[in-house]
Amino acid sequence: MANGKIYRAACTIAITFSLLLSFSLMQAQLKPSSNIDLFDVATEGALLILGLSWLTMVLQARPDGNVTRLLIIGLLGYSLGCYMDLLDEFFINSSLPTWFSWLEKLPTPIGLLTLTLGLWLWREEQKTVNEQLRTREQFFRQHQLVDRVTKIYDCRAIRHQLDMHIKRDKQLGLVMFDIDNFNDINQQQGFKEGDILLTNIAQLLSSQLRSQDLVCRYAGDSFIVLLPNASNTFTQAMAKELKQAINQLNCQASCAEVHYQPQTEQQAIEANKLISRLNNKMKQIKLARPIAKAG
Ligand SMILES: Nc1nc2c(ncn2[C@@H]2O[C@H](COP(=O)(O)OP(=O)(O)OP(=O)(O)O)[C@@H](O)[C@H]2O)c(=O)[nH]1
Repeated sequence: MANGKIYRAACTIAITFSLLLSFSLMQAQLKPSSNIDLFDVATEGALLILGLSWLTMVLQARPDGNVTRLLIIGLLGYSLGCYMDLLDEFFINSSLPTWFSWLEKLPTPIGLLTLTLGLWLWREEQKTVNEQLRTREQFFRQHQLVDRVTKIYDCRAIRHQLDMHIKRDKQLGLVMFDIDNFNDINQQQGFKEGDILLTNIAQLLSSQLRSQDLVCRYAGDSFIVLLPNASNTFTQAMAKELKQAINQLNCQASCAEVHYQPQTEQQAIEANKLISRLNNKMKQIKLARPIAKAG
């Protein structure tokens, strides 16, 4: 999600470099077509396409951060090297500017070195995330803090996790979703369909979160998402995005969020108090809804 900015920056850099390169080669002499080695063109073209596809995959799969930036710089360097290699297949070497043959040698090794550093840090980061997930999973399964219908965590799990994060004195965001008129859905489509909708919402929310976030079914038709280390702006953006995602399941949800910043609180807060703030906000939002139907 946070990759939008990086994606735009990466595309701008790549396009600018490619245009500058292509432009500076306008004075160079093209090889006669009989001298172009098609096999070299195909292999170097394939390497360029592979580099760009890895770049796209990284941008889609990774959250914003230093490791992602290293991977992007590495892959951009590698792709630029491949592009220059490909270009020089079409031009007579002696007509190319001298800087080109110098510059041509640089992007690939620098790119590959940066990529290697990025991959190494990614491995370290993944080890930590896996360890955290394993510990959390074990705790919840052992204590059976899992909701029977949706198979995600229940409200006791989120309280436990929330308490842990509050103790660490880190900011966090809490977002609550409450399905609108869920009673009507149960009445019109049956309780079983209602269960399926709850499960789909649970899966949808789980799939949209970062690895450190947690979603639980809080009560009948309401869910809470815990976003550790999240700023207020990030919490609001996530809330908006998840609400839109729920709308795609053909139902509406009311959404309330609270942000916890330890430094701004008068005294340490408990998980229950934070959840009750969230509940109160949700009640106000529900009360402020326009009356949809009459009679
Ligand atoms: N299918 C299904 N329904 C449930 C479950 N638990 C609670 N419910 C239903 O969820 C509904 C919650 O109703 P309300 O709290 O009035 O919520 P609502 O109809 O969404 O009304 P608003 O929140 O004001 O829009 C009730 O009809 C409960 O029977 C469950 O596990 N499965």
